[in-house]
Amino acid sequence: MKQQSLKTPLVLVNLKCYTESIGNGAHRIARAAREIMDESGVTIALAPLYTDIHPINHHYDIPVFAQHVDPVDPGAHTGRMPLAAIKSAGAIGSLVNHSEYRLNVADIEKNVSALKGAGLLSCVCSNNVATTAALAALNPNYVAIEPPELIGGKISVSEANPDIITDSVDVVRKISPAVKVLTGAGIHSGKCVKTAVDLGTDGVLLASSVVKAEDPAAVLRDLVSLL
Ligand SMILES: O=C(CO)COP(=O)(O)O
Repeated sequence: MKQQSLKTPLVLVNLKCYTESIGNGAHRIARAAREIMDESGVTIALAPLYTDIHPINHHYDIPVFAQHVDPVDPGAHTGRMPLAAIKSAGAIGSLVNHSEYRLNVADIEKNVSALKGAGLLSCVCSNNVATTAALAALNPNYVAIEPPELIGGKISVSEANPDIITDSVDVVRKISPAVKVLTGAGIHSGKCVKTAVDLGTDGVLLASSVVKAEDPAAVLRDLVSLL
C-alpha cells in the first residue's frame, strides 16, 4: 500500500488528554492550526484524542495522528484501539511508544510494521540516544526524541540539551538514513523550533505550549516564524 507522507519541516502537536483538548477545545486548536498552516505554508499535524480524529480531519483537513494504537488485530478485544479503526477515522498515522505510554520492543515493532502495511505513518518516541538507535533500526517514518524530564516544562530540549538532538540525528543517519528525526519537550518558541531544525531535525513534536495557550494561533504563529 502506498505510504502517506508529509512535507518537512513538520510541527506535530500532541493534544494529550488535557482539559483544553477535549470537545470544543480540540476544535479551537484545530482552527488555529488550520489558520497558521494556511498563513505560513508549514505543515502542522495534530494528535488529538481518538474521538476527535474524524472531526478534525473532516472539518479542518488537517493531517491527524492517533496518540497510540494497540498492537491487536480486529477481533474479540474490549477497550482496545486497533489500527483499522484509526485508519477508518481518517488518521494519517500514529504516535508509538510515547514516554507517557511506553510499549515493549516487540509491540513497537508490531505497530511500526502494521502501520507501514496499512500505508500509515509511524512516529516512534524515544527518551535518549541509545533508545533512538534501537528504534531507528525498526525503520519507522519518524523517531521523536523527547527527554522525559523536560516534557511539560518551560525549558526546551533545544535550550537544555542540544547535544541529545545532534547525537540522535547522527545515530539515525548512520543506522537508517531514511528515518526522519523530530525532537520535543518544552518547545515553546520559534527560536526553539529553529534550533531543532538547524541541528538537523525534520521538525518538532510538542504539546503544552500550544494546548494550554490562551491564544493557540499566536503561539503556533511564533513557533513557525523562523522556518
Ligand atoms: O510530550 C510531548 C509531546 O509528545 C512534549 O510535551 P511538551 O511540549 O508539553 O513538553
